[in-house]
Amino acid sequence: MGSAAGPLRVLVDMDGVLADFEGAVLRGFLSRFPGEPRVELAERRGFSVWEQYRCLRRDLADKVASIYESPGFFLGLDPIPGAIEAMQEMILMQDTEVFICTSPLRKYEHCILEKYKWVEKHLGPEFVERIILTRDKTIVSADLLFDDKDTIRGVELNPSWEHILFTCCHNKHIQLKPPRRRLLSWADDWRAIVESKRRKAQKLSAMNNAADIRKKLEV
Ligand SMILES: Nc1ncnc2c1ncn2[C@H]1C[C@H](O)[C@@H](COP(=O)(O)O)O1
Ligand SMILES: [Mg+2]
Repeated sequence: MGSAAGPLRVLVDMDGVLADFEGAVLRGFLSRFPGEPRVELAERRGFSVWEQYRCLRRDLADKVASIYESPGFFLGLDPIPGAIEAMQEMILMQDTEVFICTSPLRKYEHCILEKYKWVEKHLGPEFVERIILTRDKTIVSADLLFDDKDTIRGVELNPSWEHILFTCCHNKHIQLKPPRRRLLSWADDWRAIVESKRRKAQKLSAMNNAADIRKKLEV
């Protein structure tokens, strides 16, 4: 939607929002390294699971990375409760464009193909058309981004979207400064967030149109 009135564009992240990355990491770690210390989901702090395991013990970082770099990891992720139903409803909303915006791992061998397969398996081919794969989400133009990463940085210092922090084990302790908003889960009122953003964008567009008309009349 941006400055001109048009459909509201919504980006939805994958890991931690649609697909349960954290649950699968812990289960995989437990089964492959049963004797090693681990970080329970209730103890997770900070986006990077690699960093927290490294703090626990240096060599555990590579061990935990070996879980999510394994073939089959991304395809085997469970959907986050309510995510599939929310996406299916969102894509049918009038004047709304929905895209999945996800970052591949640097070690992308299995991750990229499996993300596509996951979307096809759980959401169907129409959503495969809607995948945006990028290491920099700030350059993607949209109105909203639902994402579990607390801080999203990139080359664009003022991204067009409003970041709605999706609650995940690693970010639930973070106190957001107003006007930042959270979605606690897909059972929370995501529709109200979408509609409030739509109203705001429509208001902004009407104000811009009025300013344009005033400028033309002044000439
Ligand atoms: N919590 C995480 N720790 C480490 N790596 C993660 C975490 N969540 C996702 N990832 C990986 C998997 C993805 O390939 C990229 C970025 O994910 P995104 O959800 O698009 O920010 O990092
Ligand atoms: Mg994520």
